[in-house]
Order: sequence, then C-alpha cells, then structure tokens
Amino acid sequence: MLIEPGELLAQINSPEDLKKFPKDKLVQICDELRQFIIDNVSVYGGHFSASLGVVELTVALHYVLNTPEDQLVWDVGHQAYGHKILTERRERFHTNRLYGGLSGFPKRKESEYDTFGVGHSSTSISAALGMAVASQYKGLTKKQHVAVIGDGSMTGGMAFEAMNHAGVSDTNLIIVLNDNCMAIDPNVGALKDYLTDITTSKTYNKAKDEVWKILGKLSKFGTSAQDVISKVEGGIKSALLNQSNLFESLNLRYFGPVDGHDVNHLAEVLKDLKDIPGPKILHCVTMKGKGYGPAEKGNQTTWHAPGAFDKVTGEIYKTTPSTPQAPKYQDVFGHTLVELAEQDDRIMGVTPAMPSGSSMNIMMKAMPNRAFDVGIAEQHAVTFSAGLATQGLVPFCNIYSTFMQRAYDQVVHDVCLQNLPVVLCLDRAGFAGADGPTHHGAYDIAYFRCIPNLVVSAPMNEEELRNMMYSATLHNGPYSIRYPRGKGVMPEWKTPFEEIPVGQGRIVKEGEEIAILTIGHIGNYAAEACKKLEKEGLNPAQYDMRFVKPLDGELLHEIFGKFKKVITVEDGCLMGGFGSAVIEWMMDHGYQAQVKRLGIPDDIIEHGEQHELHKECGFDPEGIAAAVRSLTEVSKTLS
Ligand SMILES: Cc1ncc(C[n+]2csc(CCOP(=O)(O)OP(=O)(O)O)c2C)c(N)n1
Ligand SMILES: CC(=O)[C@@H](O)[C@H](O)COP(=O)(O)O
Ligand SMILES: [Mg+2]
Repeated sequence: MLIEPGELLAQINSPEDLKKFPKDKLVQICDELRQFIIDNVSVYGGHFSASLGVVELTVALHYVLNTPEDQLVWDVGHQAYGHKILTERRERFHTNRLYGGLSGFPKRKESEYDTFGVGHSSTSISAALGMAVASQYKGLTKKQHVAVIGDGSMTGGMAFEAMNHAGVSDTNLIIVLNDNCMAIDPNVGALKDYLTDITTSKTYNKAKDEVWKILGKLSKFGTSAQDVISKVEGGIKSALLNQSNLFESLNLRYFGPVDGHDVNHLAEVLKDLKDIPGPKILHCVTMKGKGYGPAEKGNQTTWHAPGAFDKVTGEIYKTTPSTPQAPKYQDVFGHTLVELAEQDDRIMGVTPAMPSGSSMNIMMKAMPNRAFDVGIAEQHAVTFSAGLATQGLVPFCNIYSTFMQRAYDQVVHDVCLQNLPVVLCLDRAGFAGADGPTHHGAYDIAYFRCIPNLVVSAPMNEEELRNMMYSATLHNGPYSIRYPRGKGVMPEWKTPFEEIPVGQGRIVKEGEEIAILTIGHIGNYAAEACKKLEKEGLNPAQYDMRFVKPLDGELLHEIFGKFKKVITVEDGCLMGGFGSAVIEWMMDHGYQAQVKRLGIPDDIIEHGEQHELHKECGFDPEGIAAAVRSLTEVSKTLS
C-alpha cells in the first residue's frame, strides 16, 4: 500500500530537488517527512523513533551538503529512514525491510547516497575519516565528509579509536553527535553524564551563544567563519570553560550544543562548519521520537522498534492468540538467569547496551548490583566478564551472535586461553530476519568451535536452554549457548533444572535408512519434516546433538554404525559449521557415509522474515523433507 507524501515532499526525489526550495520551506518539509515516516512505520513496522529524532538534521545535511559527492555516513543506520526517503527511494520506501525490498540500513549497493554500509554501531567516524583522508590524498580539498553518530554509538570503543586518529589528521571531517540521551534503552556511562553536563552548563552555553551571535554579525561583513572562530575561540575556552572539553582535548574543534530540531539554525551552522578546516564535532541535542507524542513521552525503548501501530491512538498492535504461546527465548534466558542467581550468588549478568533486547533487564531490575549494562562495548563486556570470573564469580555475558563478532579476540585471549568460567549467551543466533546480513547470527558456530576450552551448545527448546544455563554454572570453564531471535515451542517452560553432561546429545526419534542430526532450535523444523515424511512412508531418525563442541562421540559411533545416509541441519554457516564438525568426526573415526549438510550457504543472505530465509536456503521443514526424499531417491535408483 503506497503512502501518499505531503505536498512539498511529493516534489522531492533527491537532494537536488530539496535544494530548489527556499529556506523558509524547510520547516514544512521536515513536518511532511516526519509524517511520512510515521505513516509508513505505523503500517510496515521497523525502526521508528531514531529516524524521527533526526528529521531536521537529515534535511539540513542534504540541504547544505552536496551529496552524494559530499559524503554522509550514518552510524548504525537505523535512523536513516529520512535519508533514504530524500534520496530517490521515497516511492519504494513501503518495501523497507521486506523480503526483496529496501534494506533497513544504508547499503552501498542500494544507492550512491549510501556511502557506507552500516548496521553495527560506532563505525561511522572511522569510515568517514577514511574517505576524508582519501579525498585529501587525491587533492579533493572541497569535498566534505560527515559522520552522524548517536550518543549511544559514541560509547563504542571504535568511535574513540577513530577520534584519536581524526585529531591528528587535518582532513575535512565533520562529526555530528546526535545526543538524545538514549541508546535502545537509556544511554549509560560517564560519557553520557559528561554530555549532559555540557548540554546543561550555563556558562558554556552563554559563551557559545555569544560566539554564534558574533559569527552571524561578522559574516554579514564578509568575515569568514574561520577568522571569527580563531579570534573568539581561545577567549571562550580560557575565559569561560572551567573544564576542558573532551573532544577538544583530542584536537577536534567542538561546536555546540545546538538544538537538533531547529532546521534553519542547523543549516546555518553546517554551512559555517563547511568553511572551517580540519576535524570538527557538532554536538546536536535532539529528542528520540520527536514529533510523535507516544514516542516522546511514552516508553522510549519500546518506540525504538515498536512494530506496526495505530498512528492515531499510539496503540501498538499485539496479536492476542487464543492458545497459550511459547515464550521468547530471550525471556526464558532472563527469568532463568534470575532463578539461577537467586540460588547461586556467584552469578552475575553483563550486557553491552541490549538490556531489553536480551531480556537482561529482568535481572537488572531484580538484582541491580549484579547485572550491568556496559554501553555499546562488546569487547569490554567480555573482558569485564573475564575479570569478574577471576574473582570466583560466574558471569553470564549476553551478546547477540552478530555483535559477538566484535569481541572475538576477547573470547580467545581473555576467556578461553585462561579457561575462565564465563558463560557466553548468544542471542539472535542464526537468521535475524528483517535486520538482514549485518545482523544475521550466521557465523558463531564456526567462529567458536575452533577455540580450545570453549563448550559450544545450542538448545532445541526452552527446557533445554534452562538446563544448559544451569549446567554451565557447574562447568567451571568457558561455556557458550546460542539461541535464535523469537519464540521457542513450550508454553509450559518453567521446568526443574537438570544437569546435561557436557557433550551429551540425545535421540529425538528412532528411524531407519537416514539419520537427521540437528543442533539447536532448528531441530523443531526437522521434527516437523519427519511428521510430513511419515505420511509418505519415510521414517528417518532424528538426533538433537545439543553440543557442537565437544560432539557426542558415543552417539556418533552409534549413528555412523547404523546409518549410511546422514543429513545435518544448522541455522548457521555451512563453512566450518556443525555439519563440517560431524564430517570431520566421521573421517577421523574411519566411517564412510553420504552426508548432506543443510544450513546457510557461503553467500550474503539479504533480509526477510526468518522463515522466508530458512526456505530460501533449504532448511525450513519442507527443505529438510526434500533433502530426505532426494537421499531416499538416490538409494532407490542405486538399488
Ligand atoms: C556493535 C553494535 N552493538 C549493538 C547494536 C544494537 N543497537 C542498535 S541501535 C543501538 C543504540 C544506538 O544509540 P544511539 O547511537 O544513541 O542512536 P539513537 O537510537 O539514540 O538515535 C544499539 C545498541 C548495534 N547496532 N551494534
Ligand atoms: C539497529 C539495531 O542494531 C537494533 O535495533 C537491532 O535491530 C535489534 O534487533 P532485535 O529487534 O532483534 O532486538
Ligand atoms: Mg542516542
């Protein structure tokens, strides 16, 4: 269903069109852009409040910059809906995040205006600096390079690595810090407090206003912003700032804080900044969800990605099923962690800025001194956990599989080499769905199973998850548990804890001729396939291996002793994954069998609903059944 844009927005298909409007039309354009985002996301879902918070910034940037020649990089990119709508994609925007449609994040192959692919946070300054240095090297001195980074993403270490470098490069780099005091949940850490100090500091703001007034007056007489800044800057700094500015201590010229919702002022400031050489940071203060009451005043975390909603009443549509529903795996994790922590005071919780996404917020609420949101800092989260473990504690460090990629060395170097009892819980393992390839948890089986000392496990259902979490607390070494985004299969899941011996798999269903070996939740797809196949007279066996490392050797001896045809199924990459592990075991133990591996191919799988992607890759229930049929066909023709 196409959403009709407002009168002016309907005339804007590119920043060129935007620039044709006089400045006094920018406020109306912002209002229409904001409404278009509300109209679309209320119907199609997706990320919401972040894009509303940068509507004015987006319009001002594309009004002042010469995009795409001037390069604009969005950090994370979940706030870039306005950017996409203004850059030749308004008429396709209703396909945002849908299978085969626009990506939910900026993507180079989607548009020349998307100068850098994003999705993981804190990369924008590095990327924009790389572009700026390249322009400098090629003598393109007029080109501008802008990174728009949120206060949450600024807590990511990469951002500081980049600013440390930017501070010694005399490149044309503008960092726009979009400060709304929010990450997905409220932002955390000393940086947040610092930004709040600056924003509320009377002295600094008074001085800053003086500077901009002087700028305004002098620029009318042809005095360039550059001259003015250099004259008054020192005065402001020494006379009025009784604390050094963090960013200026890194040799970045700091400007702000400015009102991130005053589109005309933003345009003026950005225009001035273009003429000031060297790396600069503009501190914008905005409200996440600006312009939509429920998102401004309601639960701001909910409105980060609310799903479809009634834009008039603000009611978020929830399906109210007639039968009891299985819980989300993340909630089983959250509640189980509290249960375990209540009976074992060694247990702690750590999340890198995903309290609500991982349901670590359940423990943070119940035991605030034992569960920590460390900011968007996955590397720190893992090594902080390792530090806790050296003191006899058992930290459950919960990181989305895709974001765990950022902390790989910390898992190797700080946890596994030292054989510390850290429990790594990888949520969103397997296809993430509409977030697409930047967020698919495709690689964790492969990247974890090669690390010595690390247990690699995956539950097929909620009861198994609980027992793996419990078993991890008894293991006294590094232990990882992966599970997918979404729901399990057991409405009644609060089962008593039972230890699962490390490396012990289990039989799900007896059968003949073909054995299906599964790992994790995808085993339920195989069980569904077996039901289908029974009606066709086919009766494969199914084994839930539970552990990729260590594999259950005893069970594998039984399987390869009985079956000459084996299918492995994983919601993970085939390259180096679970199926590879089984084949390695088979060869190492002298067995011969035909093994068909089902999983994520060595390719980039775009976004869509999880089931659409499982189908695309052939490991949805029908795909598994088809694999069994084809192996059976082969044996029929051979016999
Ligand atoms: C490396 C990484 N960790 C976690 C996330 C999940 N995530 C997406 S947006 C977000 C919060 C971003 O906050 P901020 O940068 O302030 O942007 P805002 O939503 O406030 O506009 C987080 C934690 C991510 N995208 N990348
Ligand atoms: C933009 C971002 O990285 C997060 O908002 C992510 O999309 C959350 O994913 P879930 O919706 O699976 O929690
Ligand atoms: Mg923020």
